[in-house]
Parts: sequence; structure tokens; C-alpha cells
Amino acid sequence: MSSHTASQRYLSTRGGSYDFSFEEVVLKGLASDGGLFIPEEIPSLPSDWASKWQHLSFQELAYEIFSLYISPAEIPASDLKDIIRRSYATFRSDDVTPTVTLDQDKNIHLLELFHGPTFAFKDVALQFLGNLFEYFLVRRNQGKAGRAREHLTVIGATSGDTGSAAIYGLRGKKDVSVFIMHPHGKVSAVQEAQMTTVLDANVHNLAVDGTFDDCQDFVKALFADPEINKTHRLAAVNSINWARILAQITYYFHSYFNLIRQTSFLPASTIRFVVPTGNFGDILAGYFAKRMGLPVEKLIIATNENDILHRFWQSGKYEKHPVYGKEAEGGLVEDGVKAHEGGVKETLSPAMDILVSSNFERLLWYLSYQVYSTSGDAVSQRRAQAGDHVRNWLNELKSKGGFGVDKQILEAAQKDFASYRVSDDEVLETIRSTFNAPTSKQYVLDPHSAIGIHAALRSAEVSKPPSTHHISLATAHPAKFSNAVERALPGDMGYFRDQVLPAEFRGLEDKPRRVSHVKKAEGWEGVRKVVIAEVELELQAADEANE
Ligand SMILES: Cc1ncc(COP(=O)(O)O)c(C=O)c1O
Ligand SMILES: N[C@@H](CCOP(=O)(O)O)C(=O)O
Repeated sequence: MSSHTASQRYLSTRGGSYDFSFEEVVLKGLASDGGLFIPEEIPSLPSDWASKWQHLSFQELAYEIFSLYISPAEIPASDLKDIIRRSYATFRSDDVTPTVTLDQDKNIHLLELFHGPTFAFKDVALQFLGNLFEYFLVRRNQGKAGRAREHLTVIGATSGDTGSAAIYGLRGKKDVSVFIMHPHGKVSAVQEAQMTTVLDANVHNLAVDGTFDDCQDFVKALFADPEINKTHRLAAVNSINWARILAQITYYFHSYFNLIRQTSFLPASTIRFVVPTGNFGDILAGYFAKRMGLPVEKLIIATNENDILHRFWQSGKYEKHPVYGKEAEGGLVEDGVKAHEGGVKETLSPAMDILVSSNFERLLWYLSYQVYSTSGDAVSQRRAQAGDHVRNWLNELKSKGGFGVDKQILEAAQKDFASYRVSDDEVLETIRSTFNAPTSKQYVLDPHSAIGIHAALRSAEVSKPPSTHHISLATAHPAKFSNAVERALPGDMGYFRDQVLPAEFRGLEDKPRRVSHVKKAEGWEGVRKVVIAEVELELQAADEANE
């Protein structure tokens, strides 16, 4: 236990109960039983939240929301406000995450989440997490020198956006080394350049032969490895880290209030958030907002052709078996289950080319708690039972490649969420039609945001009442994925270069880079070797600087 009074206790989705503070959960990332941390209680909103919060800035709203989860005994109010202020001072929009209306007749809006330093929604959480790590380390290292100082070894997996956002959130920070694994050759050219052109000594890029899921598995293997955990304090920047989810809750509230201020939306109207989904972290923050009391009718999961979540919402079966023609045929077969490489399809929305969505485990816990709880049982027993269910499902996923849930679990999931699967052709068509629509003023969508808009339009066709407002999350700037934009708008690339391409991206790809290559055969142990060696070099350099 830390010396700071815990805001609330955290549980592991796999049944463990931990007396950890917010600080410990943020620094640990993953529970030692392999589960993800979840807060014991989802706090309810204060009764006057709607009137009291409606005119708050993004930063003020973040403070109110975070304060429901973090007690001032853990982070004093003035310190939390300062962390929030510094985290969002790096954004190019004063509103941090503005909401714009794309189609007034159909009530389709876009929540623009790409105004941070790396032009992707990940900045909202990772600017905050970088400053949180720094805050905790400064506090822990007061009066300590040399090797007695606590050092964080941050390990992350990325399909392109988390990596650059984490690197920009942590570059140059004292007592932190950051190692980011990306699937070699499978991120966009701009994403790769964003990550590998950062040459700060504490930043390490690893290009791994394999898929994003392999990188994510390597992260989990390192967290479970007793050897590295004996000598290194590992920390997570992926959305397995609870602080990532917490930070993302703010923009659901902020957008709701923006909608009320900017449009004909009345608090009594119906609202749906549409979220392009891969690892299920972004939409899980929406689920927390809804459970806290934000009046959201449904959360819409929008997947690309890697549609494990969409298939689950249709069938109650969560299966990673490949269903994609040629790639599937080329896949490996283990116990009748085709392994990853064949299961992931490379699409025009590469950041969502994910087979297994890590945060889905958190939702499963809540569904299981809701459905299987017996009212007579003690709360601790009910929590443990939910953890047992999740552990069994996850074991089946590992051993058999999938699992199925009972009808009641599926129905509970369908109550809060609906899903759509969007193909590459539909992505291109949506970028094109949005650009050409008279109402949307040549708006250029990135392919991930186009997946959201396509799903929003389909949901709008069937929504009752027809006045339902859809807020679709624009998760990245189109310049990060110019390949898809170029295919959708071949005649308008001059416009794209002159009007859309940010100055920050011009010349980026020509800058010097640093990246190590991890070959397939080296596996996660190969990554461990690189991490241990490079952290030691950094620590030696710090020793020499202090002599
Ligand atoms: C641009 C973009 N859109 C959508 C997603 C999906 O978000 P999540 O993984 O939180 O579901 C990601 C990455 O995860 C992304 O980088
Ligand atoms: N799309 C992500 C994949 C990692 O997801 P995370 O939200 O769990 O960090 C990326 O761009 O890296």
C-alpha cells in the first residue's frame, strides 16, 4: 500500500482483489494474475451535474470527473489541476476536443479528437498519463540519488497511434525509459516516421516481425515474466492501463455539453456515440460515462473487417478464427485453430487491425457481475464469481481460440451497445461522399473516422426517434493515413496537400531515425534482452552525468 489514502480499491478482472491505490494501479498497469484493473465502484454523478458542469471548459470538466475517482489525499486538488492544465496546453484547439456538425438534417456530428501533438485521439490520455508518471516519480524520488531512484521501464504495443502518442508524452522525462513495439511494415508511413524520428535517449522503437496482436502478447509476456520484474519496474501505456480509460471519459461529457450549446439538441433528446473500435479502450470510456449517468441511449461499435467484436454482438461468440480468404489459408494451424498471422486482415484502417480487443475483458467483468450476481451473496463473493467467469472465458480464448457466452450476457451487452462492420470499399466511399456532400464543406475524414461515420449513417437510418443525434468519434487526422485519402480522392490531392496536410508532417519522413528490428524467431525474450541492455546503458549514462 502507498502511504497516500486510496480513493477506492481496485479489482482484477480475473478475480484478484488488490488493496492498491490509484497511484499503484497506474504504475503497475496489469494485475499480477494477468487481469486488468477496474475500480471497485463506478461513481455516480452529483445530482446537480447537468447544470453545474454545463459551462465548464474541457480542463475543468476533466478535473470534476477525475476527482470522482482520485481523492485529494492521493493527489491534492491543486496538483491534479496543474497536471490537467499542462496535459492539454499542448493541444492546438482551445476547446481541446471540439464537436462539429457534419450533417444537420441527419443530426450527425463529429467529435474531433485529433488536435493533440501526434494528431490522434491517444494524445488525450497519453499527455495526461505521461505527466502522471512524472508526478508520481518526482514524489517517490525526492531526496534519492543514483541507482536508488525509482526508474520506470514503460513497455507498449502499437498499431501506430499509441506508440507516437506515448513517445510524445514521455520523451525526455527523467527516470523513465520507453520501449514501443510496432508490427514491422504494418503501420502507415507517417506513423512510422512520427515514432522513429524521435531521437531522445529515453525513447526506443522496436519493429517486430508479426502483427499488432503479437506485440500486445509480448507486452503481456513481459509483465508476467518474473525475471525482468525482479530488476525493472515495468509500466504500461496501452489502454490496459486504467488511467488511459479514465482520461478518455472526459470527452464524452464535453461533447454532450457542446452539443447542447451548439445545436438544437435538447437534454431530453436521444444520443448515440459511435466509436471506431479496435482494442475497445475508447468505447469502454463511453461505457463508464454512461454507467456514471451520462444520458446515452447506445454506444455503437464500428469495426473494420477485423470484426471479432461485431461477430460477438451478433452471435455471443468471441472467436479469433480467421474468416478471410487468402490470408486465412496461409495461416498457421494449432489444435484446429488458425493462429494470428492468418487471422488479421490488413485494411485501410491499420490502427484497428487488431484480432483480440484487450479491454473487452473489462466489459465482460461488468456484464458477468450484472447477470450472474445472486442478491443473497456478499458483494466480495459476487465480485470473485464475476472474476471466475472472466478467467474461464479468457482461458478458453487462449486454449481454443474462442468462447461463447450465455444468452443473458449477450442481451445485457446488446442493451448498451450495437455494432456495425465496415469494409474498405465502404471506407473509401464514405471519405468520398463526405468530402463531396454540400453540407460537410469538403471535410476530409481519415479512414478510421470514416468507419464511424459510415456506421453512424446506418444507425441513423434505423434510429427511433429519427431525431436521435449521433456523435461519431474522429480518432485521427487524415494526414496520418494519406494512402486511403489518396485512393478515395485522387483528383483532390492538391487540395489535400495545400489545405489539409499539417506543417508538422512536411519533411517528417526525411528526418534521421532510430529503430531496432526484432526478428520473429527472437520472440518476446528477444525484446526482453533489448530492454534490459538499453535500460542499463541509459542508467550508466545517468551515473556518468552525476559523477
Ligand atoms: C485512429 C484510431 N482509431 C481507432 C482506434 C481504436 O481505438 P480502441 O483501440 O480504443 O478501440 C485506434 C487504436 O486503437 C486508432 O489509432
Ligand atoms: N490502435 C492502437 C492499438 C493499441 O491500443 P491501445 O489503445 O490499447 O493502446 C494503436 O494505434 O497503437
